[in-house]
Amino acid sequence: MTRVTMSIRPLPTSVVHLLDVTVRRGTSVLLDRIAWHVQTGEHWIVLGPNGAGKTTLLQIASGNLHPTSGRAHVLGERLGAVNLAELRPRIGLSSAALAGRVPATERVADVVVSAGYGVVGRWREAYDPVDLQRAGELLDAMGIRRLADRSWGTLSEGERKRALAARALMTDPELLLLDEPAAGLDLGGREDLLYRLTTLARDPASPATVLVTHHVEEIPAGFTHVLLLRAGRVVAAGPIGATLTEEALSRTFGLRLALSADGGRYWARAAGAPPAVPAAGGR
Ligand SMILES: Nc1ncnc2c1ncn2[C@@H]1O[C@H](COP(=O)(O)OP(=O)(O)OP(=O)(O)O)[C@@H](O)[C@H]1O
Repeated sequence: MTRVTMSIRPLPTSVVHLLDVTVRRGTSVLLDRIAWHVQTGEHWIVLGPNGAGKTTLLQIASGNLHPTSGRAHVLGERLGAVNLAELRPRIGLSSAALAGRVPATERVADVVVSAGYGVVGRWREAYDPVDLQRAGELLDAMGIRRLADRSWGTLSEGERKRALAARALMTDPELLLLDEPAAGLDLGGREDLLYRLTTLARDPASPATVLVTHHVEEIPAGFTHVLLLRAGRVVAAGPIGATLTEEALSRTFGLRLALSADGGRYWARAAGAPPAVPAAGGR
């Protein structure tokens, strides 16, 4: 008898490929049978309310977390069967957790350049000139070259976000992961960052990107796909124009929402009275 087996080898264009991925902690199910495929050239938004599982999903995509069950391939390598030290330089990551690990006294240029050596915090007395030049160019691309010699502790929230985005690009990654890059920015800072991310997304040489956010207003124009997540489950996933609908967004956030779109940017507001908020101290 001939046995037909399905190949599990991902395509060469496959960047993140999750099959039936579940993450459990005790009795909690953080991610529930997720199927997701990110390919070269795609720029994804992961959107959902607080506690939906967005950061957990990004941790899987960065190789920092293994699924409890299911299969996860990142950059063609199966998590659990690959040396993470080899995988990590191929992935650029910007997150609040990383920001919290940077010493306050660290020079901004060193925050960026040290990504090339896979460390946070000064590691070498002197970095290679070619690496320092690249760090300077990336700070320039993020509009903060003038801050290269400042210490991390003196930067504003918005300046830190831009420095971390520059750091994430330092290794010329094949996969760029941005966890809430615009959180905490003022309107000008947000718009400036989104403009730079749009410029990046429109560059044909840019890496496949996954950007996590709670707000449709923080979706940069030029992003191609969206995954909507609620309570650890995928509500909808696919090309952004067809997938990010009022109906899907309302299901994701659990309230009736009106959605507007213009030139690749989005705005949302409650369509009618939002659900009643329990009084403080009430049950
Ligand atoms: N070790 C754990 N044990 C139990 N529950 C956990 C554990 N870690 C995370 N969770 C829960 O898993 C859920 C998903 O967390 P996650 O941080 O991935 O959500 P998120 O969508 O990124 O949320 P936010 O938008 O608030 O940052 C949350 O309800 C969280 O409380």
